[in-house]
Amino acid sequence: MTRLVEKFLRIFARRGRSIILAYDHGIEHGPTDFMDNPDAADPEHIIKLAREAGFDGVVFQRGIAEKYYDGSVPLIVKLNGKTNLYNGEPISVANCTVEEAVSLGASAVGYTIYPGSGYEWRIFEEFARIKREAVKFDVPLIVWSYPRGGKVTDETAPEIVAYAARVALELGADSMKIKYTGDPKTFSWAVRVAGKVPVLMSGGPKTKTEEEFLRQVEGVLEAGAIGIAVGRNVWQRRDALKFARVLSEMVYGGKKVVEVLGEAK
Ligand SMILES: O=P(O)(O)OC[C@H]1O[C@](O)(COP(=O)(O)O)[C@@H](O)[C@@H]1O
Repeated sequence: MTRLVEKFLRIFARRGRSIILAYDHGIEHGPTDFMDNPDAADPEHIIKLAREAGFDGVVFQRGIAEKYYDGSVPLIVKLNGKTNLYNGEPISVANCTVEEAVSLGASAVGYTIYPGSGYEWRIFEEFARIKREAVKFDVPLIVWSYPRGGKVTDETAPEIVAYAARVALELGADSMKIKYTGDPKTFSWAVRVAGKVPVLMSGGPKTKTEEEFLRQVEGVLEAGAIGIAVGRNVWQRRDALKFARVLSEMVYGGKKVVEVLGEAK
């Protein structure tokens, strides 16, 4: 049954590709993530950015959603989150139910799993409960699949990213977000083992140059990903809207890096 995959695609990939603006960093990394571009500390700035860039959605924690969400861009409520002040084997427990997310206006929900963590058993148990709730409320469930802890030494190693993709498929993701392996060939294996579940690349820390990130995006699209779920590489840039529009040209318009960079000059 791929009904919820199709629902995800209808809402978050209506042009056949997807750009989702991730903004759950306040809990995951803390306000230091906003210091390169302090405007990014304001959720209203983020919604305006996503709307004006024509992106497919935004990712908010429940508190941001309930205080700021205005319905102008499709919403994904991230159901769990942890801080980086936490020491120990990774675990990120839910702070919001699917029902509450729907009441906040969510068209999909997100949940991070850390395959490999010493708490993997607890994470997978909670995930299963959320999966059942998502099916009951007919809400697509997007899995942030980030192997971490335990035996994981390199989160972007091709075999780890492919494992992340396969775990998301087998646990019941309707879409997934995984880290980039660094090249289209190895990333295409992760896309292949993801099967029927659409793959989004997780943006990662802001790259030194815009071109570096654009080449990553070009690579994941070549590898068969449906798009990107990106935060820092957009809203940490001073000219965030200009860069967001370049990203849209590539992801929705099918342009290559050499074309969009040539036009930007
Ligand atoms: O746990 P990590 O690797 O720090 O990444 C967590 C962050 O990365 C994301 O998955 C993607 O955001 P970025 O594009 O900024 O990397 C966010 O949703 C999340 O806050």
